[in-house]
Amino acid sequence: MLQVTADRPWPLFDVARTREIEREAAAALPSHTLMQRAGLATARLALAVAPHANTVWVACGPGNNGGDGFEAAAHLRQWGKSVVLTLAGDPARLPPDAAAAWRKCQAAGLAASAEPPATWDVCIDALLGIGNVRALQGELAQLVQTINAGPGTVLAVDVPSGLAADSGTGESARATHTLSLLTLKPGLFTASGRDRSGRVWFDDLGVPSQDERASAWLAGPPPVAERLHASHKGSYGDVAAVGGAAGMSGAAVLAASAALHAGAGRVYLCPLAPIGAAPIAGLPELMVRDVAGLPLETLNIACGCGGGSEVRGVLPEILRRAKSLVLDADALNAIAAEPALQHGLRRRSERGPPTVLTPHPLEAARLLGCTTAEVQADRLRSATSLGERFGCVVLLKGSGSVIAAPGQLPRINPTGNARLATGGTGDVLAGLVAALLAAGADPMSAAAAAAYRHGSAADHWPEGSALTAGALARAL
Ligand SMILES: NC(=O)C1=CN([C@@H]2O[C@H](COP(=O)(O)OP(=O)(O)OC[C@H]3O[C@@H](n4cnc5c(N)ncnc54)[C@H](OP(=O)(O)O)[C@@H]3O)[C@@H](O)[C@H]2O)[C@@H](O)CC1
Ligand SMILES: Nc1ncnc2c1ncn2[C@@H]1O[C@H](COP(=O)(O)OP(=O)(O)O)[C@@H](O)[C@H]1O
Ligand SMILES: [K+]
Repeated sequence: MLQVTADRPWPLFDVARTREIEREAAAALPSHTLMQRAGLATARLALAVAPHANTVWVACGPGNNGGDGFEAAAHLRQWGKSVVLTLAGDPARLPPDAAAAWRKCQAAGLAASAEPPATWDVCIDALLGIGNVRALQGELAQLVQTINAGPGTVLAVDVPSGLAADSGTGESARATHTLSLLTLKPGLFTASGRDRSGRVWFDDLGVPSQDERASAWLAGPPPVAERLHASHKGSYGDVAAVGGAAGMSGAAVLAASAALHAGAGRVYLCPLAPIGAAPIAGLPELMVRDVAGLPLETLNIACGCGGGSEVRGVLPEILRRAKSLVLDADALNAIAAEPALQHGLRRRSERGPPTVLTPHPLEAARLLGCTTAEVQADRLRSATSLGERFGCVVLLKGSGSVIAAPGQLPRINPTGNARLATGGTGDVLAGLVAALLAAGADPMSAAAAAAYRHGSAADHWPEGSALTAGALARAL
């Protein structure tokens, strides 16, 4: 069993792939073996995360997730814990593996209690796993509420009950720990998944991982970019931050500052309205230029940060000529609103120069012509669709940012936290992606590395010190 940490990449498997792997593994093993291993792993983890627990409530559901709970309950009881087991469902209708585990509990003298205990030290949430197919209702919904209102540690078996394993959506149990079995599920790491899963653990149940069948990846740290001793500023490329319409100059300055601090060779700031000295005080390295006069073919451009409606005017040339391009905020809104710009973006993608879109969910919804809720209902699918629609890399921001591109498996970024939910951090991300493109990274790697570094800076932010976008840019 391993704790899932951000220091390496992890393959993720959606429900369809997990079911295939489960079927194949079960066929090659004696009956009930996988569930026995799942129950033992669950009981061991319960003991490890709450060694002094006395009362353990094992809340079992009507399917095989409940079966894992029965197996775990039998072990914990044998190890001297006071176990209260509840079953939401009809014992006569349990699937075969769970029915076998149920009989084992009964043989050990462990009967189902009609009610949860009055109080408990640990709850093992074995109500629903990957078989969760609809919104929780009735008894299961009530039990999830009881779990969430209760004290102490909650260990979710496979996924927090109610959470959709593929998308991380749905009202669900709120676990302090989740033990993902056989495969790691993408929904644990995006949308509501991070909040609902707590610390995530993985047990392969003795079935070797089949990385080539992954449906997505949880990204690991980017390789450390080595700077050759005999390099010069031209080796790290030129970035231009284009944006900053009247009243929004700060956004473009943040992108430029991020590019500068991330190591770009030279950084131009191209405001779309006159800019005073104040916004760039403390950044003497920046060169302030009108975008119209710059050799766009040599520039890695972060475009749109605070661009207002003015950005529309410069976009056609930028789409046509920029060496590499990050499209953010108002550039994305302009493209969403104007078919000619959409055509320009597709034409650019067909020609092949690197392009990365960095929408937050509302911007993604505008580009896809749907609602934010629809984007969030399946973030992996939404990012992939957007990448396919425009033929480029998409970094869909938010908890568990998703990086997708046509023909590639999507990646979920494991770093970052809600301290990033403050104005301007998206502009910093756009500038960082542009700096990595300028240094020569391919667009998928640049987007994934930028999301990782941006989130990691927030994860290592000193307690008690304010995380502002300006400070984040300087910390890159
Ligand atoms: N078999 C094996 O080898 C292994 C299996 N493993 C374990 O099995 C788990 C998958 O088991 P599973 O397929 O039985 O699905 P599970 O999550 O228990 O739910 C199905 C039941 O819930 C019901 N139901 C669904 N949604 C509902 C809702 N919203 N509200 C109410 N009811 C709802 C659904 O009812 P139905 O839709 O059929 O009416 C059905 O009765 C997996 O996550 C892992 O923990 C591991 O041990 C590895 C080895
Ligand atoms: N809860 C969170 N967990 C991880 N990252 C987050 C969270 N909230 C916000 N972020 C990150 O902060 C940044 C916010 O970007 P954006 O929404 O464009 O804001 P702005 O336009 O103010 O710059 C994105 O990189 C997003 O992924
Ligand atoms: K569960």
